[in-house]
Amino acid sequence: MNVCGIKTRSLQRLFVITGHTLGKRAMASTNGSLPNVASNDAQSSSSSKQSPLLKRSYYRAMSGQSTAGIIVIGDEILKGQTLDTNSNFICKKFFTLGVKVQKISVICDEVNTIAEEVALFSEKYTHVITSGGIGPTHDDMTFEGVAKAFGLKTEFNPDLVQRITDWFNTTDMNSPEMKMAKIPETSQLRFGIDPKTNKPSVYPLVSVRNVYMFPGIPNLLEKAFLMLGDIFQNPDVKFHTDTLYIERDEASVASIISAVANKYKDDDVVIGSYPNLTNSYYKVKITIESTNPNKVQEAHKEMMEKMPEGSVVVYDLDPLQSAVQAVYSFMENTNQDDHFIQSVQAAIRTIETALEKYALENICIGFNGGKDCTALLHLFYAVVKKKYPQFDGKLQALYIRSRCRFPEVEKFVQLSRDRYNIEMLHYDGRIKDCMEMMATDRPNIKAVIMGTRATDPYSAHLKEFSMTDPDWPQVMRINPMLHWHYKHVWQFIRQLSLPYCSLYDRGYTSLGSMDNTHPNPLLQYVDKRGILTYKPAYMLESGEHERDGRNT
Ligand SMILES: Cc1cc2nc3c(=O)[nH]c(=O)nc-3n(C[C@H](O)[C@H](O)[C@H](O)COP(=O)(O)OP(=O)(O)OC[C@H]3O[C@@H](n4cnc5c(N)ncnc54)[C@H](O)[C@@H]3O)c2cc1C
Ligand SMILES: NC(=O)C1=CN([C@@H]2O[C@H](COP(=O)(O)OP(=O)(O)OC[C@H]3O[C@@H](n4cnc5c(N)ncnc54)[C@H](O)[C@@H]3O)[C@@H](O)[C@H]2O)C=CC1
Ligand SMILES: [Co+2]
Ligand SMILES: [K+]
Ligand SMILES: [Mg+2]
Repeated sequence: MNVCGIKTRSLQRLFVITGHTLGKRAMASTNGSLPNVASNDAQSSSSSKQSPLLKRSYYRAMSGQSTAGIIVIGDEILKGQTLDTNSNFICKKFFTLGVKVQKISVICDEVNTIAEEVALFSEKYTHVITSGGIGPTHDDMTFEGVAKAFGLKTEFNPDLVQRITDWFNTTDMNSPEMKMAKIPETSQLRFGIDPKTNKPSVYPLVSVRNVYMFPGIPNLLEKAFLMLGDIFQNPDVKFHTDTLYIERDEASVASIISAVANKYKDDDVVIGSYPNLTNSYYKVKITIESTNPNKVQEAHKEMMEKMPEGSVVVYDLDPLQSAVQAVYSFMENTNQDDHFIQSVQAAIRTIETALEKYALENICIGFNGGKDCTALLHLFYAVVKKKYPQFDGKLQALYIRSRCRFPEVEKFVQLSRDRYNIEMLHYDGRIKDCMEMMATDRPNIKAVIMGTRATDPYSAHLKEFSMTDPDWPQVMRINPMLHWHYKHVWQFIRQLSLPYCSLYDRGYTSLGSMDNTHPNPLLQYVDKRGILTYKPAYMLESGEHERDGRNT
């Protein structure tokens, strides 16, 4: 077999398929490139030593597939000082563009290392993305490294020089800024359309051959990719994915997953299995992916049928996205006898009334990470989104931190704040004292929406709208969940796949201070290893015993 011939032909095909217009120069011999680095030259002696593994990616590329490799450049990432988020961003984008990312490499700020990796990646993948190292400092050497990979020189690009002159107000060719204009010869400058100005971007993306050099600053990289990402679009391929969530240990369903994966592997269906030890809803996520949507459907159906009864759970990965639709679907249910439906409808109406009486800036939600206000926050969010679809400001929440709080609660409050885009008003101390402080520095807050239920201590007399007691700072307490039962709260949370504080999965059914709150003894059991364990809070049969784990 003529290895050399195959390589040459497939390489040419590769560049034709992916629309690369390689000039004579780019295809010409790459004198001066690193030793042991394969070049694009058909006559190059290295091609006869080509590993058979390398050939496979050319074949894939030939069959309409477009591949990519990402090189993340930066010492700070290898030292753990910066978490690489850029490769994740690009992987997600490439997936939607029909491009298969085959490798991510993280390397240091070193010219030869960059050159070697770029040369290798450029051979193997349709597109190569580099991230970082294109700034003005001594440790930014991506342009140099990429040039070296191809045996090219770096040179001042007149267009870039002009732009940097204008931007940084300098004509000094030795200035740090000007370094950013010294790029590999034969580079292309690509200008996207800036969505903000509707004009071509001021700063271009530099590319040479199939290598695209992105900045490391995540904002800049993302902006450049959003403007220019379309150049990578593979029109021949669209990936279709289906996801199944399984409520069983991975090992117990592994043989089923493998059987289906095996059956469909020749149909270009790729199946992945991803266990999760902390999710409240599922233990294994199974992804089924193919370029053929019918095959995805077929494999999905087969997987469903083979799984043990009741093991496949309905799980919404992004309940905020569907919040309005999911919450308002309760309003369409006309079952008068279903106490749960009635309770949810009443809560929605109370919040709607609250939004008629109070402007958003006069209202906040009392949020302490508990289950009641977790359900309530979602309801509040959905009703606000429904009433003000254009609103993209922050909802206000009041969080009064108890003396001795669970770190799990603290973490959940923070996650909720970010998830729901909340402005969190924090206070430390006794509730009444904190309310007084709030009255002073937030006089705009006239009403607090609360997750209080009539069965909570001293709450039987409350109405949907009750002013605070006379000896308290005066605000309107709004209680949309007054007539919810314990089990309704869980039914709502679980039905909508809402994230909740992890303590509830460990047997806590009501959360107070860390020094006086314990898991609920009614949920206790001894597991098969003989260890005392607790069932999750939503398994508690009767709400009467909700506070059995609390000393106060
Ligand atoms: C805004 C507000 C006004 C109050 N007004 C009065 C009053 O007029 N008279 C009176 O006797 N008592 C009042 N209280 C105290 C209240 O009655 C309860 O004692 C207190 O909420 C603790 O209730 P719980 O242990 O049942 O906790 P939960 O069941 O967790 O509390 C019920 C709801 O209150 C809100 N909430 C509770 N604790 C906090 C917190 N630390 N930070 C933010 N929100 C929280 C949440 O929305 C929660 O869902 C008020 C409390 C709050 C937060
Ligand atoms: N305006 C523009 O569009 C451009 C501006 N520049 C200039 O260049 C300089 C930055 O060049 P860079 O190549 O970005 O320098 P760089 O490689 O030094 O990275 C800059 C920052 O981004 C972070 N970063 C790098 N890689 C990351 C990753 N994979 N994930 C998450 N964070 C990461 C780094 O920790 C560092 O703080 C700046 O001075 C900027 O103004 C450069 C190119 C384009
Ligand atoms: Co409560
Ligand atoms: K730098
Ligand atoms: Mg760097």
